[in-house]
Amino acid sequence: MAPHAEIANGDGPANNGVSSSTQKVAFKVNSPNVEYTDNQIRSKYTYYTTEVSKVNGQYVAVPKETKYDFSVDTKVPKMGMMLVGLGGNNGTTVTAGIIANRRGLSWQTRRGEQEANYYGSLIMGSTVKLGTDAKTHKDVNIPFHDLLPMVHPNDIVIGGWDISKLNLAEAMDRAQVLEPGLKQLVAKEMASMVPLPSIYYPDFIAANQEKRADNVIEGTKASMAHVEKIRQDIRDFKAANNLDRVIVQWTANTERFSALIDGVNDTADNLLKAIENGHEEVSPSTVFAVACILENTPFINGSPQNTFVPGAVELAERHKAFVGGDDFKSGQTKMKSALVDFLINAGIKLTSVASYNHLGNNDGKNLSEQRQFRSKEISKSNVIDDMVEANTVLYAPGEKPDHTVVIKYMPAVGDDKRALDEYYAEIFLGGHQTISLFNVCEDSLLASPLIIDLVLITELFTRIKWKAASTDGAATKDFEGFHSVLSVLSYMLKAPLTPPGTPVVNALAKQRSALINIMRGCLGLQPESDMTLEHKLF
Ligand SMILES: NC(=O)c1ccc[n+]([C@@H]2O[C@H](COP(=O)([O-])OP(=O)(O)OC[C@H]3O[C@@H](n4cnc5c(N)ncnc54)[C@H](O)[C@@H]3O)[C@@H](O)[C@H]2O)c1
Ligand SMILES: O=P([O-])([O-])O[C@@H]1[C@@H](O)[C@H](O)[C@@H](O)[C@H](O)[C@@H]1O
Repeated sequence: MAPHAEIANGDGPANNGVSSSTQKVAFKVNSPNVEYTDNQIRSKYTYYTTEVSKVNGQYVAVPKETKYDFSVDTKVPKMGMMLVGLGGNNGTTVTAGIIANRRGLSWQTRRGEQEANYYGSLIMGSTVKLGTDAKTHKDVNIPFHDLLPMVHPNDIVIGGWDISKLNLAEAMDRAQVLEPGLKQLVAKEMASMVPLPSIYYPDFIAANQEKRADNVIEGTKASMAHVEKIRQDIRDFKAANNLDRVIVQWTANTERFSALIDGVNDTADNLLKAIENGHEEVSPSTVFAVACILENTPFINGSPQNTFVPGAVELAERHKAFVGGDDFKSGQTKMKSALVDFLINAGIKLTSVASYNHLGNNDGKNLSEQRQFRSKEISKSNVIDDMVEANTVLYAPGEKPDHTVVIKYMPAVGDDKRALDEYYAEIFLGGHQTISLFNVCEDSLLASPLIIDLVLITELFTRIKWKAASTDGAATKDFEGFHSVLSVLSYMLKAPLTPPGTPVVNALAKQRSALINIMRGCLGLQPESDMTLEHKLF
C-alpha cells in the first residue's frame, strides 16, 4: 500500500492529559484602548522609541511615538504540523511527546514514575509577568501560553515526509531517544504513522545517508512536479484531517549551502525558473519552502542551511507567506547566546570562545561530512557577532573574540551530545576569567519543545494584524500581517532570519522580551521594563 499521510489526530484515545480545548481569553485588559469582540482583541498601542542622530559630533536623542492598531483573531484553529524529516530523532520524539501529553501518560523509568510534560517549551513551560498586584505590588506572573489565545500542542495533528519509509514506531526505536516505558505506550499510534515520500537530491546531504533513502518521490528534478507534489500533500493532509491551518517545519538533515547565483536564486522569478530547469543549486529544502509559500503555508527551517535564498524570501514577500529559520537553538548555542550576553554586558572582555561537541546520532553522522558540517559551523559561529559589535568600549571596530566550533561524530553517545566550551576573558587590570562548561544536551529532548514553540508562535502570528493608526483622522491603510520573515521566532533559532536589511539579535534575553512585549502590545499593554519604580519611589 502506498505510504500516505497517516496522522495522529486530536481525537486519539481519551484525552486524560491537560485540557486542550480551544483556549478562551485567559484574562481581560481593562483599558479604553482595548476592545474585546466575539472573535477579536482590538487594541490601540503607542510604540515609544528613541531616535538618535549626531549633531556636531554629539549624539542627540529624541523620544518618538508611533501609534498602531492591532487586531488579534481569538478563534484558535484546528492546526496540523507537517514535519520534513518526520522519521528522524526530532520528528519521532516530538510526535511521541505530543501523544504522551495528549493522553496524560506516565511510565516507569529507573528513577521511578515519569509523567508527560512540556518542559523546555518557552510557551508551555515558562511564565511571563502580567503586572503587579494592585494591593501587594508583588509581580503577577501567568503561563506564557495564556498571554494570547494559542493552539494547545495536545491538539496538533501531525504528519510529514521522510526519505526513510520506516513507520514512526520503527523510526522511534532507530532514534534510541525515548525510554522503553514510554515507547511501548505510544508504539501502536506511532506505528500507524507512515511518512510521505520526500524529495531527495543526494548531493545536498551526506553520502552516508543514502541507504536511508528508500521513500523518495520519483520523477525528474527539472520541473515544478516536486513543488506541486508537496503542495498536493499539504492539501490532502489538510482535507483528510479537516484542518483550518497547516504549518510545515524542516527537521530533516542539514544540507550543504546552496551557492547564491545571480540569475538562478537571486529573485523569485529566477528561482521558479531554476526549479523548472532542475538547477543543481536548488535544494530539497528550498523546494519545500517554495511549495509552502505558493500554498500559503508557513514554513520554518530548523536546520542551518541557507534554504531561504534571496529568491525564496522575495517569493514569500510577494505572496505574504510566513517563513522562519534557521537552525533550532537547543543547547550549546542557546547557552552561548545567554552567557556571551552576560559577559559582554558586564564589561568583561571575552577574547576567546572554544565550542566543541561530539554526538552519536544520525544528525552527527550527517554532519561528519565537511559540507554539511560547514552549514552548522556557520550557524553556530555567528551567534556572538551582534553582542560584540554593540560594545565599542571593549572592542575596536572589527575586533572579535577568537571563536572555534568543532563537532565530532562519536556513535557511542547517541543523541546525548556532549558540549564542552571554554570562555576566556580579560578582566580588571590584566586579570583573566576562564569559564569551562561541560553540558550534556539530550539533543532531541531539547529540540522537540522548540519545534512545538515554533509552530505555536507562527500560528499565533497568522492571526495578528496591524495598521498604523491615523493621527489626523485621515483614512489609513487596511490591516495587514507582520512581515513575511518572522523574526519573532529568533529565541528558538541559532541563526535568526530577519526581513532583508534589518538587524539580527542573538541575545537570548532580548529575543524573549521582544516576543513577550509584542504580544503585550497586541493587548494594549506597554513593555515590561522591570523598572519597578513603585518599589523605589515612595
Ligand atoms: N538538538 C537538536 O536535535 C538540533 C538542534 C539544532 C538543529 N537540529 C537540526 O535538526 C535536524 C534534524 O535533527 P535530527 O536529530 O532529528 O536528525 P535525524 O538525522 O535523526 O533526522 C533527520 C531525518 O530527515 C530525513 N531526511 C533527510 N533528508 C530528507 C528530505 N529531503 N526529506 C525528508 N526527510 C529527509 C532523514 O531520513 C531523517 O529521518 C538536523 O538538520 C539538525 O542539524 C537539531
Ligand atoms: O543547538 P546546539 O546545541 O548549539 O547545536 C547542536 C550541535 O552542537 C550539534 O552538533 C548538532 O548535531 C545539533 O543539530 C545542534 O545544532
